[in-house]
Amino acid sequence: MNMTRKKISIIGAGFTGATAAFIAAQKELGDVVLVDMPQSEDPTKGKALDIAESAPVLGFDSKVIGTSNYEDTKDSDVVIITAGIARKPGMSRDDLVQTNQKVMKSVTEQIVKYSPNTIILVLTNPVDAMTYTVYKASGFPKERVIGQSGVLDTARFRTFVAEALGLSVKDVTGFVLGGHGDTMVPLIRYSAAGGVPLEKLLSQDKIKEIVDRTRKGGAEIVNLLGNGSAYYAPSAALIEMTEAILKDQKRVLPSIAYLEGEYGYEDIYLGVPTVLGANGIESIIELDLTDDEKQLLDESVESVKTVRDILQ
Ligand SMILES: NC(=O)c1ccc[n+]([C@@H]2O[C@H](COP(=O)([O-])OP(=O)(O)OC[C@H]3O[C@@H](n4cnc5c(N)ncnc54)[C@H](O)[C@@H]3O)[C@@H](O)[C@H]2O)c1
Ligand SMILES: O=C(O)C[C@H](O)C(=O)O
Repeated sequence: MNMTRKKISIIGAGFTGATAAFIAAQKELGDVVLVDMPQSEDPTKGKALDIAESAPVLGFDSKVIGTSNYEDTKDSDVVIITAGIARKPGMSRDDLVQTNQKVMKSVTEQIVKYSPNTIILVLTNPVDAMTYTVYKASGFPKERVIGQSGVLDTARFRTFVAEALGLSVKDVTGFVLGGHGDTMVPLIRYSAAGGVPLEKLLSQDKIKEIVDRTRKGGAEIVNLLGNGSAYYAPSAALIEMTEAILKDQKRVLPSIAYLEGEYGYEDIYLGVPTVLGANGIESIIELDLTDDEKQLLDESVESVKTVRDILQ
């Protein structure tokens, strides 16, 4: 691989990992190393080769390889973790905690060994707790361990709002705070279409319906798919965050960040607005919240803490 180019390693070559590899390669963000377990090495190589063979048609120069050997991830600029199990209909994300916690510990050890200076992006669920696990297992500074939920949850919210208004998704903005679960907090006061506050454009009933659908957005896809969870939008979200870091864009995006007093919370990974750049999370933006919004965020924190507190 050409070492002057950026390198993105993706651990877990399932639905989200392979889709993220495809988007990252197409956007020429860097060369991509797709990693899975030794028993899945051939399918992993197959997915990487298939993506590589789309390059002449789509016109990109990124190299893509599949492997189970962590030496191939050496000196990655960004490592994305999607390894582990996904939920099935009837399960909550929190049901995955025992299995995925073990996976986080083992993959983090390998990531740190070969890329001690990298920035880690965690997708695996329950993602607030899994990001906390990776932070503790890596020994990395907090700004270099980041979880993905808010870009996806906000994208869902923006999709539903644009659909309700018959407007372009590009002109709808929003912010979803809190844990990646049914208690997430879409902030209506900070949401707009073409700069016009949402509350002027939609009835309270319609807004409530959109908030409920956003909160249950993951389960809606799980129920439709029947055997697995969402992967196109989650992968797009991961790659938006990866691009912000690799290109030092200073994007204002929601990330799962380690809080040390921000919003009044300590020792917890939670979805908040952040600035993403070359150093990872470069700052956390503290929005003014009303009493009602703060109460909703408190409830979300309680639910994230319940999972965090059973981590070993
Ligand atoms: N945070 C979010 O917004 C979000 C969104 C979508 C999915 N997810 C989560 O991401 C995870 C992956 O989802 P998916 O749809 O890609 O699942 P998937 O089952 O398609 O892929 C997971 C992959 O991880 C691999 N794996 C398991 N243990 C491993 C290990 N120790 N080392 C390397 N690879 C290992 C599996 O072999 C599999 O290929 C799930 O936990 C899911 O809930 C989170
Ligand atoms: O819902 C899931 O289990 C996967 C993911 O967290 C999602 O929101 O799509």
